[in-house]
Amino acid sequence: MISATDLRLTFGKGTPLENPALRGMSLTVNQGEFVTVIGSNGAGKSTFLNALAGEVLVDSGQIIVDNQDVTKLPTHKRAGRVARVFQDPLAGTCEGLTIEENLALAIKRGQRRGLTSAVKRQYMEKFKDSLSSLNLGLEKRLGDKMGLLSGGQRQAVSLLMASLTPSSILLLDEHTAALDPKTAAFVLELTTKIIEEQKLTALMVTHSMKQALEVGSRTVMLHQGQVVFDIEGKDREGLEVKDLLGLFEKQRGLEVDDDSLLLG
Ligand SMILES: Nc1ncnc2c1ncn2[C@@H]1O[C@H](COP(=O)(O)OP(=O)(O)OP(=O)(O)O)[C@@H](O)[C@H]1O
Repeated sequence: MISATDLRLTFGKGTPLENPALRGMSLTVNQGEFVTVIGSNGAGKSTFLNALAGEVLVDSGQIIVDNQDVTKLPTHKRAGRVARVFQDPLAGTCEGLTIEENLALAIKRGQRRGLTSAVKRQYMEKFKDSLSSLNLGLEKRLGDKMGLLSGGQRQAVSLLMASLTPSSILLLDEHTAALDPKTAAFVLELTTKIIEEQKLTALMVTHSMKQALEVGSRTVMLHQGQVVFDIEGKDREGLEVKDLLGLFEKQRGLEVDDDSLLLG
């Protein structure tokens, strides 16, 4: 469960470049909920995810993850609770390490101790099983360097890495945006499968309103560092991109000026 209350964060405070990125951002996401997050450029989507992950600390407000106040905790102290997949397929994995080594690092996320050889053998089986489920033949390539994989294969492995250990929340930051349409569709399908099977609590930022409505059970739109609408259940069923646009314009009296939201 995530509970973010009245988050405020200004970059470059007191300088000519002062930029209030979060301006009273509040959102509660229940256990097992899959929320898609949209908003035009600069709306504060990545900053919100960074705040949840501890990459940036908010100026004020409170972040609770599974009943623990993590507001002031740095990233490494949240690592056991927060898993993340980034837009750049290179960002979530170490290209110089093998697939196996990357998976081993992921399974140790948030733990201090090393793995004994018995545990390593046990994990090898788990890695092979998980990789087989991707149907990409990667279970036969455990010794290959991550850098040899395509962007889609890497994102698939990143998703596996993010879900190998039970974390409280999964944050997906436009994780299909750098992929070609076919690969993006595959990674999105895999995302939905992993989230549903493992009943993960997930937030997925996307630039595509269409994608935001296709997956998950709830969609929130950010604008100027706040939630401008939050839609789920019957209100969300059957909604189309034009309806979302209408909602946004009604709420803010503004037109969406970010083409990628409409075209994506
Ligand atoms: N590290 C930083 N230093 C200064 N300003 C920042 C920093 N990170 C983000 N910003 C600014 O904060 C605002 C929100 O940025 P953010 O990246 O969260 O938006 P976004 O909704 O993710 O946009 P996009 O869709 O373009 O990725 C923007 O005006 C951005 O320029």
